Amino acid sequence: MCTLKAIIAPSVLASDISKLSEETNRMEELGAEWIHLDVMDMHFVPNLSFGPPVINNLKKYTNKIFFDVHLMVENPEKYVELLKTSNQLTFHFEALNEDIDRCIQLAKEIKKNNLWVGVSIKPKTNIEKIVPLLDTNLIDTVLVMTVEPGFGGQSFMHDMMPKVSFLRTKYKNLNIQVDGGLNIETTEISASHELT
Ligand SMILES: O=C(CO)[C@H](O)[C@H](O)COP(=O)(O)O
Repeated sequence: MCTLKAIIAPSVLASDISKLSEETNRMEELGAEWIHLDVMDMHFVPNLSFGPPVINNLKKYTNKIFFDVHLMVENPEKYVELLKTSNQLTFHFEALNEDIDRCIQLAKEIKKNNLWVGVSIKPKTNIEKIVPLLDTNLIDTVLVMTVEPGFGGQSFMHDMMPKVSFLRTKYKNLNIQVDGGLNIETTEISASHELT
């Protein structure tokens, strides 16, 4: 049986980005334990958000909220040194050309900095491809994208749920995260697949 607890990580992209520290504190006061920070570089995804200077500054104005950084970037290796103030760094399997050895190297580098390691997969990527990486026990979280990464406001892809069930069946203690198109209904659907 899975003993992990459910966590909601509000996305900074959904906030008034001109008031980042107030918005983050507001989420914390409302009970959020994690905040999700989407770094986009206009290369891995066709959109640009914010990067290490903004995240590192924001960290100074928050108390204990967990900084869950989702790197939607090419060459995520370049960001580890720059984002040591965060708590979890999630890189995209596809950004490393699906190269397991490169993923292992990066995961070790992130761990060396005492951060949690996340790996994310895009909707079209077969979940079984990351099994050799998960079997190393270096990964704390798998982020299953339930929209094409890059933009908010897209519809939740229900056909990603078998990936969640696959992961939970095989890895009882893995954190499984979903991102994109989440609302009360789709959050419940996602959670129910985590329980299978
Ligand atoms: O990673 C993401 C998109 O690439 C985001 O987290 C996305 O912004 C989620 O937004 P929404 O809840 O509107 O789908």
